[in-house]
Amino acid sequence: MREKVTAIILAAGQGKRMKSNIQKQYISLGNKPIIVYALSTFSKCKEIDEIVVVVSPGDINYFKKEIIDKYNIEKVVTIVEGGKERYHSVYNALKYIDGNNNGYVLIHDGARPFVRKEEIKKCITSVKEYKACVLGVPSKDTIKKVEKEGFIEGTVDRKNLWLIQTPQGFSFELIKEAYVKFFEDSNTNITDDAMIVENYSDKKVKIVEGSYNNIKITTPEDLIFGEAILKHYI
Ligand SMILES: Nc1ccn([C@@H]2O[C@H](COP(=O)(O)OP(=O)(O)OP(=O)(O)O)[C@@H](O)[C@H]2O)c(=O)n1
Ligand SMILES: C[C@](O)(CO)[C@H](O)COP(=O)(O)O
Repeated sequence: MREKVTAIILAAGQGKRMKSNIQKQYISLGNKPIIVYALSTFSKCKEIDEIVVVVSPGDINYFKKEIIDKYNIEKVVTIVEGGKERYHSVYNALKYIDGNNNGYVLIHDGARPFVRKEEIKKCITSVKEYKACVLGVPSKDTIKKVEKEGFIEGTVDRKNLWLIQTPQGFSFELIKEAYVKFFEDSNTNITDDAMIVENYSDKKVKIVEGSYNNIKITTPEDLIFGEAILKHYI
């Protein structure tokens, strides 16, 4: 029997950088709320067995009616409430999955609507081999380290720099144990799940090359980039 693959789709952020009066995951892109794109792609991917969605406290009923039912999203086994930071939201989903999964989890930002089935499948193949992987793309820009005073301290070698995206895939046991250790520590300088595995386990995280279209909708201009990606690629 093949091991279960659970997708965790995160939709509990406040979207402060978007400066919108509605949470960015509910803003319309094309003719659908942003969150619907990733949910549909994961639910139509036959290698994904189940989906756990994380939403803001108080939003569960709204999400069920206005997103899951309205857009006929399949495979969602539960909707859990998120926490203050992204890592709290992920942990709440992992606690739900606990005891119910000895397979793999793919953690994905609901704010990344353009992930494709091929990328999800590449992550699944990689996580089965390496136990931990992230989607990413090589940096196309030169990246410099800047001092507090606004002067350049140095240039980082671009050959080794990748821009990290989601999904990020892990064996369930590995990510759960790393998250438990992380929460026993007082470190809060964490911006993705791979960092938790890097810092709280011995496992190396494998990079899976993705697409430059898999952007995170973060600031208002990303809505314009998103419309262009929809028009030309989707
Ligand atoms: N407490 C949080 C914070 C983020 N997220 C989710 O994690 C992803 C990360 O994207 P990000 O751009 O950081 O989202 P926000 O936290 O909403 O944005 P901001 O930092 O601008 O407030 C998003 O899908 C967001 O909904 C979450 O589920 N729970
Ligand atoms: C997980 C992530 O999308 C990888 O690029 C990113 O780190 C999320 O970061 P944010 O600080 O929550 O925007």
